[in-house]
Amino acid sequence: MPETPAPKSPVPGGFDALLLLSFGGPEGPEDVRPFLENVTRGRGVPPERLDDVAQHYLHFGGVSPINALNRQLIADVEAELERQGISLPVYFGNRNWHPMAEATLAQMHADGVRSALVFPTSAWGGYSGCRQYHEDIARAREAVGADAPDLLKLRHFFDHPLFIASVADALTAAYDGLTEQQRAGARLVFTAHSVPEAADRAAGPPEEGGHRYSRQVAEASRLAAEAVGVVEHDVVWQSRSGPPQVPWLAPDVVDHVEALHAAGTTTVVVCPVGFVSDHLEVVWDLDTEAAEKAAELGMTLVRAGTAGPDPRFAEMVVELVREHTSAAPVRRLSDIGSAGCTLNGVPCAVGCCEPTKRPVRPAS
Ligand SMILES: CC1=C(CCC(=O)O)c2cc3nc(cc4[nH]c(cc5[nH]c(cc1n2)c(C)c5CCC(=O)O)c(CCC(=O)O)c4C)C(CCC(=O)O)=C3C
Ligand SMILES: [Fe+2]
Repeated sequence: MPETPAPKSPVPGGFDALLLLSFGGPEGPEDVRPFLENVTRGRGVPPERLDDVAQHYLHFGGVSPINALNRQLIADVEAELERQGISLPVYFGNRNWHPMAEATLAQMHADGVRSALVFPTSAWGGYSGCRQYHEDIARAREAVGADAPDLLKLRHFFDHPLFIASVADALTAAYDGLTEQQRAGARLVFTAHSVPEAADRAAGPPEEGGHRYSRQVAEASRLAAEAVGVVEHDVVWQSRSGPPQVPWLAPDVVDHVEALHAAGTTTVVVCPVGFVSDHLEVVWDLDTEAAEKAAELGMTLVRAGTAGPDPRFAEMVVELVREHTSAAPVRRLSDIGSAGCTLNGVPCAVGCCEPTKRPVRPAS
């Protein structure tokens, strides 16, 4: 009797695919509403905020750049795998828009994939940055059924030397666009996605004391600033949603630009360290809102690129893979808690990054 065929492209360590798992974004005006409903289901985001955000997407023709950027990242990772002689097919799945993780995992199963590594496009711990991706993994496996492929999520990469190098390269390019005089007085400002303060308090295993997300963001910012020889910098937040009475991480980047102006700063370099690619929250909140505020105040604002397109970022993804396939050393630049690596959507630790209670909207 013929044996079961070996999985396609087996690699040492037994993984036969890599899944890039991301957020997803609309690809046309008619996608915008259903996409936003997927994102905010059960999360207590007020409808007024959704109307606002829908306008941001419609301003760009209803197309978020995120899916195209992820497809480019996949092409870069495929090229890097090939360069290193590693044969591993790469799949693409999302939480909130097509290709949805459930459909991709069904395809992987049909292709004979038995176990895969998962690269999430978030460097961070926390509910939104880590645990929700575990939930996506568990949901996709449940949808596929009993013999769904095993999925091992790769770890947080906020302090990986190749991530920091990619952020630093983008910063150097931004500084290169300034005159010497502008450079001398420029304030370096890092931004990441705001989350409710309660979510940040719940980030990490309880014994660590919380705030794993904001501490990782601060540490990645410090490392990137250090890599370009700038000591003074700020860490601020962007893209908050939720009802105004719920506290979120602050200050907001636009408010911060105003505060810097009031303090006499004339030039700002903004680095979206919190995001892997120039997706909608970057091009709207930074390139539109923060840029307009700076222009109104007569300030110079340059926005650094994101880490994703840097060749060293794809190299990092492959190195994270090799931690599991060829015992590559786990390279890190900090000792802040890093986790995220579990099988089949199991949380990183008991009580780690528990979802916090969402405000329920009163019936009207
Ligand atoms: C920590 C974090 C990351 C970084 C980690 C990671 O990258 O995963 C991130 C990424 C992203 N967030 C994105 C878009 C949105 N986030 C929203 C809402 C929310 N994000 C939150 C947090 C985060 N978000 C939270 C706590 C909410 C409130 C609702 C909830 O508790 O879930 C909403 C709803 C409308 C609004 O209120 O803005 C949208 C449309 C896009 C895609 C952009 C595109 O389409 O190009 C990306 C990459
Ligand atoms: Fe978000």
